[in-house]
Amino acid sequence: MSPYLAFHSTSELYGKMKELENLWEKFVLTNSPPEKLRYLIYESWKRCQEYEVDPKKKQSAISLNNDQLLEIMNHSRLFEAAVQIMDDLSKQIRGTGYLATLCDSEGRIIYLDGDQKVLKEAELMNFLIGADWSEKAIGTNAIGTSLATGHPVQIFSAEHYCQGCHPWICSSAPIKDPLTGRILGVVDLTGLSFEAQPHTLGIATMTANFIQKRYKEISYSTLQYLHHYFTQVVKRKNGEAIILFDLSFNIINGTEKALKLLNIQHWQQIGSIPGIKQLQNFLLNQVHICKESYLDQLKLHVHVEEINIQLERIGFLVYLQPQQSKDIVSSPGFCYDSSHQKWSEIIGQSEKFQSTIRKCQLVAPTSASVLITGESGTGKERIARTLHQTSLRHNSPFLAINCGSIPKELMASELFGYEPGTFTGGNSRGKRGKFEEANGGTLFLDEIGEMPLDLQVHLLRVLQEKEIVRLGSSHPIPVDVRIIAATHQNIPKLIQEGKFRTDLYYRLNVVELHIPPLRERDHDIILLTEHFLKRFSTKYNKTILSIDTDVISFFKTCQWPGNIRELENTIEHAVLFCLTNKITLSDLPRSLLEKERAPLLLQSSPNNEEKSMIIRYIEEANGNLSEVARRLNIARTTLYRKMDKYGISKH
Ligand SMILES: Nc1ncnc2c1ncn2[C@@H]1O[C@H](COP(=O)(O)OP(=O)(O)OP(=O)(O)O)[C@@H](O)[C@H]1O
Repeated sequence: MSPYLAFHSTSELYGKMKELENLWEKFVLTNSPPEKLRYLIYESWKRCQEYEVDPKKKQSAISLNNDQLLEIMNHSRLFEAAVQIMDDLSKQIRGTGYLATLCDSEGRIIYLDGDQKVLKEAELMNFLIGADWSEKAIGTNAIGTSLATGHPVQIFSAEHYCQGCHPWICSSAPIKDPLTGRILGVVDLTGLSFEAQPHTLGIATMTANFIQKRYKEISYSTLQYLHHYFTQVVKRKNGEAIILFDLSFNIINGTEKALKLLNIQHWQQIGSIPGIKQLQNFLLNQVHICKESYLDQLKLHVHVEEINIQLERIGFLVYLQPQQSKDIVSSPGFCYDSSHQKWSEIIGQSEKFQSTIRKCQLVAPTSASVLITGESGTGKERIARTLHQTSLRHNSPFLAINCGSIPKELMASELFGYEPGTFTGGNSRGKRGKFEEANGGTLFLDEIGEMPLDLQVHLLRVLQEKEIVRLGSSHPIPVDVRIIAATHQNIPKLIQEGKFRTDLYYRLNVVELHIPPLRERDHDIILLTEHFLKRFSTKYNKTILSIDTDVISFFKTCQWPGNIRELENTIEHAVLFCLTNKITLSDLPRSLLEKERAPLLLQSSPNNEEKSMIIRYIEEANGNLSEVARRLNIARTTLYRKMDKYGISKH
């Protein structure tokens, strides 16, 4: 028996195939140890027997569904490090009759490229993306055997344990985490046996080395960040049972309390806990829709917080609790997602709005500062509240402060508080500011564009240092507050005008969420109308069953400068004044009808009527064309165009 990892000659390939076929048959039929078989192959065959793999098997099984594959492609660091290198490798081997694959640490194919003709043939044995090529799934093969041994290996023809793979030769090299030595996955090159080349294994090994190097570069900085993040959290949540996972579900760190709960002495022992796989599966499959679960094998309730850098997920914090809280149903693996429900209460299906909501859901669990932009009444505060309610801070306060409505002189003391005796007439015991009151929670700074410049400097300091100093004191107080700011103004323009600090803008605008105005959310107008109709019918105890189609058409043409708030008020008014069970145009507030009437009339008027209406308006406004355009609710340029068309002069 020879210990070689690869074939060293391409001569006599057919003879070698025949010889191996005989050895395989003898082993499968009589179980006798085959002479002349490479030792590592014999070891692997024995493992396959233990796993009770069927030697007559023709195909492997697909074990990753599309969602799981997408999850891996979007979030696996191995995939991130490897994809460019694998693309290059695929280009290099084009036309050589080979396929290039990347597999994860369980032998599942997550990248596959190469000759189309060969691909078609390989499909017969399910050599496909998502398929499981571990030894347990499909016997001795380069992917599975290199994972099992931790070495590069070439498997030729009937060295494969399963008959379906006998026409093939495959060469694989493991990719190891340079920091921990753990196997992350495998690079593989597969072709038909009569195309066998010993140097294919060299190419696979070199490719694996490149990927390892790239992986190291990426993971080192991420790891540092994860450790730093963990230390910060543990400082705040002293005494809690917390485990830190990286994106590949490896445990990076954990608290003493977590060790105790899991009943182990060192983190190296974690792999021996049966329930840990259940937790890792939960992280892989559920976590994007559900943050809480009761894991029956661990007998623990877990709460998961994702760790992100600029919306990119890099790890997880898992909080363990020995008993599930009362409001969680105790069936095993039960998963509830109040956050999902909270977001579904926000009405709006238009694509623009939904894309904002998707961004919200990603950013909610993080502590990143958020700047919400959008016209008045579009729902900025509503979104800010939901961001808070669906964050880990939801048990701590959400405080809103409108920077536009507080007198400038009072704003500093409102935000930062003051010591006793600072102001004549102030509270003799001093006062906590909003930052202290919101500690652990979220502070919503509405109309941030109205904040005076001198206060902007203080706010920036608080965001940077994470501590405040009360007025009249020099003693800093640490605060942990997430800031969500909102504005209807154009902040870059304010910066140009010298009214807003650039550095504060960048601090606040880690994530910008823009809420589109109602007039750009055509279908949402109907959804919101129905929603408010239900709400106010219940509130005023009325049985209003429907709304006239004229009203809906009218709503769709309205400009809604006050957005959702204006629509909400309109429906409330209509419900109050409606005397039948159907809302019609006559139930709407007159102010709205008048404001929107002019352009509507213009749209529906025959030319003559439109012409005389414009003349009448010009006369009434004494030739003030800006006033005419405003009253007709059309742009001035449109008015000029129409005057030109009808030959109307200003006089
Ligand atoms: N998507 C939505 N679904 C249901 N109701 C909504 C939605 N968005 C906003 N609202 C409701 O519309 C009203 C206005 O929302 P909100 O106060 O959040 O707007 P805003 O943008 O903060 O306004 P402003 O700029 O004037 O401060 C509130 O009553 C809110 O509950």
